Amino acid sequence: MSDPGREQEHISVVARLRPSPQPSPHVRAAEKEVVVQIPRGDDVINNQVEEYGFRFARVFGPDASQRTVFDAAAKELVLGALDGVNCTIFAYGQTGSGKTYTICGNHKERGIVPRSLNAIFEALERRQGGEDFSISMSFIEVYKEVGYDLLAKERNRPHTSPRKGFKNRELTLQLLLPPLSSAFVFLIYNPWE
Ligand SMILES: Nc1ncnc2c1ncn2[C@@H]1O[C@H](COP(=O)(O)OP(=O)(O)OP(=O)(O)O)[C@@H](O)[C@H]1O
Repeated sequence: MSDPGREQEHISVVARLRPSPQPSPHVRAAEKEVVVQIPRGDDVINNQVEEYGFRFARVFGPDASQRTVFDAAAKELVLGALDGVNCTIFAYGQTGSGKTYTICGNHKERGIVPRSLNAIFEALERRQGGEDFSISMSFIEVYKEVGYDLLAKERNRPHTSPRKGFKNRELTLQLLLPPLSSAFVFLIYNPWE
């Protein structure tokens, strides 16, 4: 993105608004801000703030495509990982807000994970200069504090085990994560693009 000073930032937060058959008239999206209006009843006296503005590095409206979101919010990070820069991309939002759609997508509208793999392979192909690369991946889902190893045969069986203990008389909960299944990735077939 052409945001001056962005190179200095370590964390970038973007917002994506999901399309809705009945979009709220009280939510307005600008390029870098989501404005939420709280309607006041005529006959009620209160001190409520009428408008809240939430700033983001970028706001993607309901029409933003999967490609636009990936190119603007993820591609640079993913390619940076090839140069040894660790990165994390995660989606946060209420249920049904589009986290899975954005991160995984579906067969037709591929999300960040399949696009990342594609971008990695394309970049490696451009770089090939006698080096050998091997790419492997693991896939864990954390649901209600329990982890599931999605590449394991028994992927419905909890993979993490919570361990309760006490520290300074406070109850602590530790999640133990045994090594995950790992799969080598060697071919991405992409008939949709
Ligand atoms: N940008 C979008 N464009 C089109 N459809 C979308 C978009 N975002 C979400 N959807 C659709 O909305 C529905 C809910 O999205 P999704 O399952 O990704 O939500 P979620 O945040 O992962 O929910 P949960 O927390 O319950 O798992 C799905 O049918 C998904 O295909």
